[in-house]
Amino acid sequence: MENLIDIRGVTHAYKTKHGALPVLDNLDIQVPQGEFCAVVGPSGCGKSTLTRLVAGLMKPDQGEVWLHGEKVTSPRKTVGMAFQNPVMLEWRSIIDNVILPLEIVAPSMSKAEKYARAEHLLEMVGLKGFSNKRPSELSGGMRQRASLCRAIVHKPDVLIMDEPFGALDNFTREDLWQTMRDLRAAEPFTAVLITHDLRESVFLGDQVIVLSGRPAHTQYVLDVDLPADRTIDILYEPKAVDMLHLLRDQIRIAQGRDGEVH
Ligand SMILES: Nc1ncnc2c1ncn2[C@@H]1O[C@H](COP(=O)(O)OP(=O)(O)OP(=O)(O)O)[C@@H](O)[C@H]1O
Repeated sequence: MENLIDIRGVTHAYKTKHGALPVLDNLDIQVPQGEFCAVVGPSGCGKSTLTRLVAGLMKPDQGEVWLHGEKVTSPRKTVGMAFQNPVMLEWRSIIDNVILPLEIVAPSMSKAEKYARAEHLLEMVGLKGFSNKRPSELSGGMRQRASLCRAIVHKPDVLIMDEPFGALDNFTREDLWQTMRDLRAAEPFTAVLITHDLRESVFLGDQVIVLSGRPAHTQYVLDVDLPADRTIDILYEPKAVDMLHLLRDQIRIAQGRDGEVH
């Protein structure tokens, strides 16, 4: 299978007033077309920096980022992004927020077509009937659902998510995981998900990449060999529990606390 995302030997340091801060060190990540890649790692190891590089918002000091066989050298329109705190324009209705990427990527598409596409997605994520509400009229979970619709409305090559469910309570978060699973089945996309939640990484990922402490390299790659139509219950089954233990151990190593008693 073609690697839709190919990160080769990426090394990057931020220039700060105290000197260079090395953040990524010879990082390699490959994500085949249609796969969901979850990235976990210690706090501050460089996960968000990685998303900026994939989206073309920054250039690495060394190494290359390739998307769909093209070297990323500038911001890409064919990337969808979702963050922990979705930025929604309060003066626009939910549906007008969702169609924003289409206004940029598909200016010739008729308004009726844009609305039809957005309505379809909003219905899929359980927001039928909320299209004309303002963002502040929705709960945090509902706004995040709308933000996921906005991130994929233009059928991006790759969906990049940085802790999108991080601010939600546990039950809402699990609901959103299932929504994400269903969206993916209906609208296949390639995804990179940054998360601090190991259960989330196993539930959603085809592979989980554990980054080392800063400067980050790929420390471990877990192949999540579970069925695509997994339910939350699977997280309590021995195979998934073993994966969670293994990831926990890897995070401990990444934090430099191998062998410590907790
Ligand atoms: N624009 C910047 N200029 C200077 N330093 C930066 C910049 N952006 C991030 N950093 C620093 O680089 C390091 C990595 O940041 P990054 O946000 O990529 O890590 P992260 O793994 O996403 O963190 P967290 O897990 O806490 O969300 C941090 O020490 C951060 O303070």
